Amino acid sequence: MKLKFTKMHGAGNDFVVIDAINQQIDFSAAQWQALADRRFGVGADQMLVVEKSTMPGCDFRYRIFNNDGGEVEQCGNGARAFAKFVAEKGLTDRRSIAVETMAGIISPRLEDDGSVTVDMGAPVLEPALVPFDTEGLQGQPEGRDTLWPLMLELAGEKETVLVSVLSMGNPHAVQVVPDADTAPVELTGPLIEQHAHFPNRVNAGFMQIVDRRHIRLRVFERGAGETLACGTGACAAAVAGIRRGLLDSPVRVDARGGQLSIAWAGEGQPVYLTGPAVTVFEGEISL
Ligand SMILES: N[C@H](CCC[C@H](N)C(=O)O)C(=O)O
Repeated sequence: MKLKFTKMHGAGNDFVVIDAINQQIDFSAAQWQALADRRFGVGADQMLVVEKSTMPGCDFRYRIFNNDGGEVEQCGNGARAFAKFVAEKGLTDRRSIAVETMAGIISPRLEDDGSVTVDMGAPVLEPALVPFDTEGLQGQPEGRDTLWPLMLELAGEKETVLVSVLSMGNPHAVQVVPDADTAPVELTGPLIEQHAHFPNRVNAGFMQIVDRRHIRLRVFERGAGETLACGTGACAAAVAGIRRGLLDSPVRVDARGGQLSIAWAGEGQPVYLTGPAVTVFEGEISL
C-alpha cells in the first residue's frame, strides 16, 4: 500500500499530513503505532490525519499522533497546517472552517497575509480536569494563579520547580525561567513530562518573560521531545502569564522556529493563536 503525504511545518514544528478523505485508510491503533515507529517515513514531530467530520456544523475532523505513536487531543501549530492543507488540496473553498478534534471544535481562519488564526477554545484551568493530581501538593497562590511545586530528582539531587498547570485540550505545565536559551529543557523536560502528578503525562513549557507583551518559549512536548515551536504550549504560556499578572494580551511568543501571537481576553474566553503554516514537499510512504 502507498500512502501519499504532505510535509508541512508551523514555526518549525513539523508534520506529516495525510488526506484520509481521498485515501482509504482504516488503520488499527497498532498500524498507526507502526507508522509512528518509522517516524512516519520522513521524520516529523506529529502526524495529522484529515477526515470528514460527522458532527453537525463541522467540515472536517483531524486526528493528531505524536511521534511516539500516541493519539492526542489538540495541536495548535497543526491546526494552522491543517487549514492550509485543506485549502491547497481544494477540500474546501472556505477560509474559515469548523474542525472536530478529540478536544472539541476549533476554528482556523486563513488570513490574507498567508498566516492562520485559530480560535483554540477556552483554556481549562481546573487542575483535576487537566488532569493533574494535586494529592499531597500545597498550591502556592500567587496573583490569580496557583503555582504547583513539582519535586524532580536528577542524579540523586532533588529540586522543586513551580509550574502553572492548565489545558488547551492537551495538558501543559509552564514555568518562568530567567533565560530560555540556558533553561535545562533537555534535563528537566522529560522529568516533568512523565511526572507522577500527570496521569496522562504533560507538555513542559519554559517561558522567559522579555516584557509584558513578549516572551521567549521552549517546550519539551509530551510524546515528541523538544520541538522548534508548540502552538498549544504558546497558548498555555501566555494564559499562565496573563493569569499571574505578568503579561498583557496580545502576547508575542518567540519560539526557536518562529514567531506566534496569542490573544486571550480572560477566564472563560477563547484563546486565539496566530502564526505561519508552510508546505514543504509532497511524498509517498510504502507500507
Ligand atoms: N505534544 C502535544 C501534541 C502536539 C502539540 C503541539 N505540537 C502544538 O503545536 O500544540 C501533546 O502531546 O499534547
